[in-house]
Amino acid sequence: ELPQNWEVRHSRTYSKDYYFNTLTKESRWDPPPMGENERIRASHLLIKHKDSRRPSSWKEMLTPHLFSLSLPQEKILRTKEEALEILKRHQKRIETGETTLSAAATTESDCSSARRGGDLGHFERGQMQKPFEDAAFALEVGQLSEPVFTDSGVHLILRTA
Ligand SMILES: N=C(N)NCCC[C@H](NC(=O)[C@@H]1CCC/C1=C\[C@H](COP(=O)(O)O)NC(=O)[C@@H](N)Cc1ccccc1)C(N)=O
Repeated sequence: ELPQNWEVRHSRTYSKDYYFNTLTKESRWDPPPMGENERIRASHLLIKHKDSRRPSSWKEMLTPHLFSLSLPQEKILRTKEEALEILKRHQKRIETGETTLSAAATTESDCSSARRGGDLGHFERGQMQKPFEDAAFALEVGQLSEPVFTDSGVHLILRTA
């Protein structure tokens, strides 16, 4: 069997079969590899911490600093353990149906995808950091991950396609 959108066609010129992708219009002589779920779509909720590779976020810039007269805090100061605790609280609320990953990501995620309810769009293997990729590709569509650690911080991932 062939990956999605691929079909076998016959070339009269060379009187032999070839493979054609009806979506990308790509054609090739050898069969396309049956990658495991080559392309998926997912949303995520990212909570960063002080050791994140980029310890700042749109949220930290907008958080009203009631007690400090200084400029909005640029650097995220929470520890990795605190970030995990925050994320586990969101995980529980999503799992009990109290909220959705999209709603939680919109207000809580430290990733700029927050503005799209955490949606990352479609991606293939090789694009995301390995722990994120491995977790996302292991999910069934509609399934929520356990907390996943990458250099960016701690993520909850929902596979959407
Ligand atoms: N859709 C893609 N192909 N975008 C490139 C992904 C690059 C990839 N990113 C990651 O692996 C993690 C997991 C998901 C998000 C993410 C990290 C960061 C946040 O962490 P930070 O970089 O501050 O450490 N968000 C992003 O990258 C954003 N562009 C995701 C995004 C935002 C808006 C719309 C679509 C996608 C990597 N190889 O670093």
